[in-house]
Amino acid sequence: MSLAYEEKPDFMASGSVRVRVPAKINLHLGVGPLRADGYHDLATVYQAISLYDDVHAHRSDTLALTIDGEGAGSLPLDDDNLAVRAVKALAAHTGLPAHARLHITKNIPVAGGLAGGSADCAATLVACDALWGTGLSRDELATIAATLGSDIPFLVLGGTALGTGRGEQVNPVLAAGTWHWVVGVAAGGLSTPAVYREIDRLRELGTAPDPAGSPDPLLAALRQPDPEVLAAVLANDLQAAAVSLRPQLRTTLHAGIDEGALAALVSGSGPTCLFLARDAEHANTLAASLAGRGVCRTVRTAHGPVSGARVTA
Ligand SMILES: C[C@](O)(CO)[C@H](O)COP(=O)(O)OP(=O)(O)OC[C@H]1O[C@@H](n2ccc(N)nc2=O)[C@H](O)[C@@H]1O
Ligand SMILES: Nc1ncnc2c1ncn2[C@@H]1O[C@H](COP(=O)(O)OP(=O)(O)OP(=O)(O)O)[C@@H](O)[C@H]1O
Repeated sequence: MSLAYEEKPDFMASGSVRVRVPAKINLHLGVGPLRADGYHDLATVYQAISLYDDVHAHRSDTLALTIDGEGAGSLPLDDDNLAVRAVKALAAHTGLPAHARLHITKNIPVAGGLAGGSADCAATLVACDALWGTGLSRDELATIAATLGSDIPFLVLGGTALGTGRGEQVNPVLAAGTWHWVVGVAAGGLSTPAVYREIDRLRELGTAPDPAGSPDPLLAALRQPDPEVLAAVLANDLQAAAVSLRPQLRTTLHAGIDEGALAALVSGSGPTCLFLARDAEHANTLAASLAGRGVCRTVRTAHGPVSGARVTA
């Protein structure tokens, strides 16, 4: 990934920084065999969509975290929280003390396959970089991000990008327009390692569908404006595993197609389901019909691509 260094204003004077960070979806998620290090090689196409968490970082002489919003009560506030790990990793990298008071407002569903924890981690790296005046480039932040989780470098970058390696090597790709999504959030989450274990198990049994293969057709579909063309090439190798662990997802996916979605697929490791709409108006009517079917805990609309973690104030 190569991005130009961005000049940042001096936030040390005001004493606080706000960062807005999007959720991610995978338009193509090709999963290779299990590697010796416990990860899988991926060929994935990420897109950042307009569901956001906000991280507000204040100067402090200790490290403290509070969270409100969707699913806040279920989240750890200690070193298990990826935002706390981000503060410590940036401090270790720069030699500065790991001091910040963080407040996260969650809007991205937890454990939904939308990378909400990764998003908060990316946002905290960007926020503390600005708050402490460390002035690291996006590339340097992405390198630290890769040590904390596979999806995190993409959330620093945003937009639409090809992810390789275990997903941590990201390169921007061209997307011709804006795509409109309906996001069907399920009750409860799915564990990402459990979903990867399940695809390995299904493959060993010989019952997994054919692998998604090359992302090239998807990359070509992104360079033209017709959503029907994109709909035909969306693919997720983890979908069979998520459906195997949560069979109700099959009903949710079928309900979306019945209601007129151009395509339906599981988001990342699930259980959130994504439905592609023709345009913003179609997304609103599709969301209303799906909500009426009662197959999701909540239904939201979103568009993509949008920027990665960005300072807003
Ligand atoms: C499902 C996706 O969201 C698709 O983008 C990601 O692959 C998951 O990325 P993530 O949540 O950042 O995952 P990490 O925190 O790096 O890894 C969590 C666990 O997921 C599994 N994992 C993750 C990434 C990968 N390429 N292969 C894996 O097998 C491993 O069991 C790993 O221990
Ligand atoms: N700031 C955070 N927000 C959400 N989850 C967090 C956070 N920090 C740590 N976690 C832990 O990470 C787990 C997965 O949460 P997350 O919302 O990132 O899942 P996900 O969307 O399925 O992720 P991915 O798509 O990257 O696999 C949660 O169960 C939670 O305990």
